[in-house]
Amino acid sequence: MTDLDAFIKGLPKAELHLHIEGSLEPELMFELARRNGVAIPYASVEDVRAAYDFSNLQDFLDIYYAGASVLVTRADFHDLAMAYFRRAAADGVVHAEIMFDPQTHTDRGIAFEEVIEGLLSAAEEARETLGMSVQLILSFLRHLSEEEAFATLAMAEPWLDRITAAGLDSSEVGHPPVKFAGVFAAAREKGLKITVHAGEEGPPEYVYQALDLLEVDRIDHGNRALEDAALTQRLAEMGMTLTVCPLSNLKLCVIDDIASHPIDAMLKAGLKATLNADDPAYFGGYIADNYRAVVEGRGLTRADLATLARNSFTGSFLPPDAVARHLAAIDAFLEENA
Ligand code: HPA
Ligand SMILES: [Zn+2]
Repeated sequence: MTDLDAFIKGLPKAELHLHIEGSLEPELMFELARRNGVAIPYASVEDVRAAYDFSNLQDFLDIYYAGASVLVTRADFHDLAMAYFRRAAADGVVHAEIMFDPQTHTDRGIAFEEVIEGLLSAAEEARETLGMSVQLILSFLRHLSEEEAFATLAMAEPWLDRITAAGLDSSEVGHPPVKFAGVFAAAREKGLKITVHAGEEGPPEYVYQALDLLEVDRIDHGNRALEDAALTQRLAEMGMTLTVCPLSNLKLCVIDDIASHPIDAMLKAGLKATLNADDPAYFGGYIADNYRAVVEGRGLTRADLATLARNSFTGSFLPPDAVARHLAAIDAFLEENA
């Protein structure tokens, strides 16, 4: 392990943008397909990996939803999440706010209870065995209707005390935040935080809608806000956290190469950027790989990485005392590794 890897893995951090279904590694996909007798269109792990060649978000989503078909029982969701928690802990993640897409499963006849109880039991095991705090973000699929999002929110009712936030993901272009203004108002009424994908492929207007119509607590991705100077300044001044995913942006061709990622421009503009893996099994890297990519690709310094790690806690949905504890742990780590 290089000095840089040791620094990155030792630096305490939170992961705020991670689709738990996007952490389904091909090996586990095969094991669950066998366990559940689900046919998948791949002959080997190598075939699966060879299929992970995307030129845009939709290419990825088509394969991502097919991959999720092997997830059937609460034990499957537990095993999926625990595999991610162990992998994240090895990258220095001490707090994870994970997104899950209930409709991907309920629309296949899997009960909402199977999904949520599997994730909750894994969160408990991560707390006990890894010392990791976990929060859940229930994401609505934006290529479906607001009415279907309301139905999903209703299914979640018995577990809302154990769900921290509502999110919005899937195909962005053509499905602007305004389409879901009603269900996010209802989610906020129920005490949920709000964080939505905006400005990944969608225009700056989608980021404005997320701010003004959904009154978000966080923006997922947010890259295209940089096309609008006034919006960039507004986001910086309000301290809005952006959950940026460099390797996702590269793999989905949001950028041509990591050397052109705007992460340093974001920091220079005063934006509260964080680094995240998004869908690590599909995008070829977990959170530490994203930290390393911005050092190698954009020349970010260890001080920059510390800023990104601090942002991951101040932009998290943790209570202030927990945030303070994690910031102090970063300071102690930097002291020891000065
Ligand atoms: N963007 C939109 N929807 C998604 C993503 C993403 O990166 N990952 C899983 N669903
Ligand atoms: Zn995402």
